[in-house]
Order: sequence, then structure tokens, then C-alpha cells
Amino acid sequence: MANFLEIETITKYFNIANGPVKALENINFEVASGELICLLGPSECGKTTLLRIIAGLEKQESGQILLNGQAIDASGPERGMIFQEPRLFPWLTVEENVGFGIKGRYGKKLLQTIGQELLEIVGLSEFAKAWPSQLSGGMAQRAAIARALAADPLILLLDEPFAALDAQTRTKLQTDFLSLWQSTHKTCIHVTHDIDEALILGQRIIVMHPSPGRIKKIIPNPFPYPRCPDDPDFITLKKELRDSFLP
Ligand SMILES: Nc1ncnc2c1ncn2[C@@H]1O[C@H](COP(=O)(O)OP(=O)(O)OP(=O)(O)O)[C@@H](O)[C@H]1O
Repeated sequence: MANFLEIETITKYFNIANGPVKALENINFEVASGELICLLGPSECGKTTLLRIIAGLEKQESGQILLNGQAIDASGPERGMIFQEPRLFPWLTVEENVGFGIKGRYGKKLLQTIGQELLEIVGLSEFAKAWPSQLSGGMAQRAAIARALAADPLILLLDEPFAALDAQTRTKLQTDFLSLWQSTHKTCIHVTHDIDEALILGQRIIVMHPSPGRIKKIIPNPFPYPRCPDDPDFITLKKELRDSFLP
């Protein structure tokens, strides 16, 4: 199980007008195949930067990412990214958006079948021919999840995908995302700044701190699913997470 994905001594600087800013310092952790990890931390602690480095969209100054023992330093179809905003192409239908990334690989008919299957999984079958402008925020994010799944990645990298949604929609998408994770066995790294979301979703919670972005604590979350953050069993863990947020 261990050593599927290894994040080894990652350090990252950004050059800004006042000089270099250390966005990440000595980040180390491993992810098992099929694991659901939450990266939790306040603004500017480097969560997005770390996710982008794992996705191959950003280069680190030092350290490496290993997938099944092989160093990776560019993006690849085995890693699918889901952003806070759905980023659907407005000129394509929902179904066309879902199939966009795999268009060259399959014929039109098969592409349509794959699109229909994925839209069914995310509960959007009836909106295959709709335009992105006709979807609610939650529906658009479901379509974005289906699009990320289209390439059948081993790893889903989710950058606060539910943060812009209202509370009720967020709860529903969290539940549906858990079902999806349990049925697909994808390895997921889910970024959030919301303690309750990390408690509901993560098998392990990696707490990060800013200035420079670093790992403060890695907390196992062994409670069975489905979880409710107000469950009395959660109180100790929730307190530990709250305390770990403190400087
Ligand atoms: N392209 C960039 N150019 C310069 N500095 C950057 C860039 N991207 C990120 N940073 C800096 O790196 C640090 C980490 O930012 P990052 O966006 O990764 O944090 P975050 O935890 O995802 O924050 P948030 O929750 O607000 O999105 C911050 O100080 C940020 O200003």
C-alpha cells in the first residue's frame, strides 16, 4: 500500500518585487494507493502551490515527487486536477466539456458513451446537452469532476472544489464525492481550509502552516464513513485540529 505517491523534501520559492518568497519548505509525506488525504490550512500556507507541483503545473526548487517509485516533473493523464471554479468551456455542451480532454483518443460514439456514463455517475445525465451557463454552481462542479474522471486518472487533485458553493450544496457534493471515491478507489488529495470538511472527508489530514508553507502535523482520521462533524466522537479530533491551526 505505501509508497504509491511520495512527496520528498519539496521546497518552492516565488520571485516577487521584494525578492524571493518561500512558499513551501521541506514538505514530506507519502500517500497510499486509494487513500483520501485532506491538505488543510489557512490562506497562503501553500496548499495550492503544493497541489500544482504534484500536478506538474508548477516546478519546485528542490525535492521530488515519486509516483510508483518514478520521479515525475510534468503533468500527465494519471493525475487529474479539479479547481475551485469549474472552468468549463462555455461554447461546449456539458457532454462535450466532459469528453474534451480525451477527444483524440476515441471515436465520436464511444466518446458520447463515456460522457453519458460519467454524467450518470455525477448525477447530471439529464444535462448532457445543456450549456455550462444553464448549470448551477454545484452542477457545474459535478461536470468538472466528470471531466477530470474522463481520462481515468489514478490520482484526483482537488483544489477547494466546494469552497465557492452554498452550505447545502457543499454538504451534498461532499457526500456524493465520498461515494464516488469509495466506488472508484481513486487516490485523492483534497485541499480545503475548512476543518469540518477535512473531518468529513479525510482518512488523514495534513495540517499546513504559512510563512513559509510547511507541514505542522499529520493527523489520522480513522472514523468510519459517513461522518458528522458534530458527532461526540469527533470532539477530541476537532479540538486537536483547531489547536494545530494556532501559530
Ligand atoms: N504565482 C505566484 N507568484 C508569487 N507568489 C505566489 C504565487 N503563487 C503563490 N504565491 C505565494 O505563495 C504562498 C502560498 O500560496 P498558495 O496560493 O499556494 O497558498 P494557499 O494555502 O493555497 O492559499 P489560499 O487558501 O488563499 O488559496 C503565498 O505567500 C502566495 O502569495
